[in-house]
Amino acid sequence: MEAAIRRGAQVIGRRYTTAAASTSIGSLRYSTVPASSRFTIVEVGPRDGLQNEKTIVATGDKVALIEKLVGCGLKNVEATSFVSPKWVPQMGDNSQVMQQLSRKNGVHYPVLVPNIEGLKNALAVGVTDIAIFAAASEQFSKKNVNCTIEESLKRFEKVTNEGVKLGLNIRGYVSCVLGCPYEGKIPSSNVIKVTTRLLEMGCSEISLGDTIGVGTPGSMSRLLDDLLTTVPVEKIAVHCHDTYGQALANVLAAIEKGVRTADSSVAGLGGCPYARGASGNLATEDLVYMLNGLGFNTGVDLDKLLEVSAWVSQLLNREVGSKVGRALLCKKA
Ligand SMILES: CC(C)(COP(=O)([O-])OP(=O)([O-])OC[C@H]1O[C@@H](n2cnc3c(N)ncnc32)[C@H](O)[C@@H]1OP(=O)([O-])[O-])[C@@H](O)C(=O)NCCC(=O)NCCSC(=O)C[C@@](C)(O)CC(=O)[O-]
Repeated sequence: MEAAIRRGAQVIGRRYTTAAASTSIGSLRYSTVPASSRFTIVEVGPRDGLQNEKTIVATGDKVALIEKLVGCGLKNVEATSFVSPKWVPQMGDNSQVMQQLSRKNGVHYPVLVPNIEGLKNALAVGVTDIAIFAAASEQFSKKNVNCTIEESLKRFEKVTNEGVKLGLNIRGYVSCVLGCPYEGKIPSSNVIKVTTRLLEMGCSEISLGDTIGVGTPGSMSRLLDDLLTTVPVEKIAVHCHDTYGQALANVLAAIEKGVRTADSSVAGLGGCPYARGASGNLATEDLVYMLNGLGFNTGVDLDKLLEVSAWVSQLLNREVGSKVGRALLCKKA
């Protein structure tokens, strides 16, 4: 069955990359997802979603958001980041968030860690899951972590050396995989190089960030075609921002290549403060709705998620950012 899905995916892959080859795709790819197929969602709302908010959100509200998301069945909720509070003031209460959180067994609460200082602070409050974040673009790396890609990798290596010794779960991000706000197009060779280095350091998974949402199913497919020649698909997740309305389509393109993990943010919150023009992430509600329709098992209760989406949107005094949220909440009202 999986082989059949992969064959179907290859057809789709060709179709996106060379429009002329758009022969019949048939119903293979959507109707053959086995009922029990797991799909992992990494909810990044409490970190990526909030880091860009200008007004500081109360620690208690951040904790409530994380706990509500876990209450929806999400098993991976990125909780905060242990970056410099001078760079991202919104994450300045990282230790308090982790201390106040009632952590549940079986749930992962990864946090971003940029350096050894961040790791020490995270370990002091019992963090067991960390994420390091490199980039495929030199300019973005300098803006985001104040050093070149190579320097950042050396810095991250110190973190992973410790992390591996301590048995932490370590995730890696690669930003700007489909385009950079400062450099434009990014060659897939850059992505492959950084991804490979992060895996060699001990990351269990690499999340490919379309940081400014410029990718399309075409560019996502081409990147994955290149990357998956050397990297096992099980190691890859996608993190798509929805700036150009392509995020859901890009995740679907990744699914067709065999990817089974995607990041998303409740209510479509998000954006990187050091990526000019970056707007919200793919909304978790939109992702869950699509995955349900494809027959994947996410373990997420969409009704509960809609309540959380409405709650956090009201808290931040903004409209629900997901299409599904707006449609279903409107229907309920
Ligand atoms: C990497 C640094 C720290 C370098 O920043 P720097 O200024 O070069 O660091 P430094 O080592 O020179 O330290 C300067 C000061 O910061 C302190 N400091 C240093 N490190 C820490 C720490 N960990 N925690 C707390 N404090 C810290 C350090 O102690 C010192 O304090 P001072 O002596 O001046 O009082 C900085 O650039 C930084 O924090 N960058 C993070 C930026 C960020 O969070 N960006 C958003 C996350 S990435 C993202 O959103 C993309 C992603 C992941 O979602 C995927 C995608 O969409 O593509």
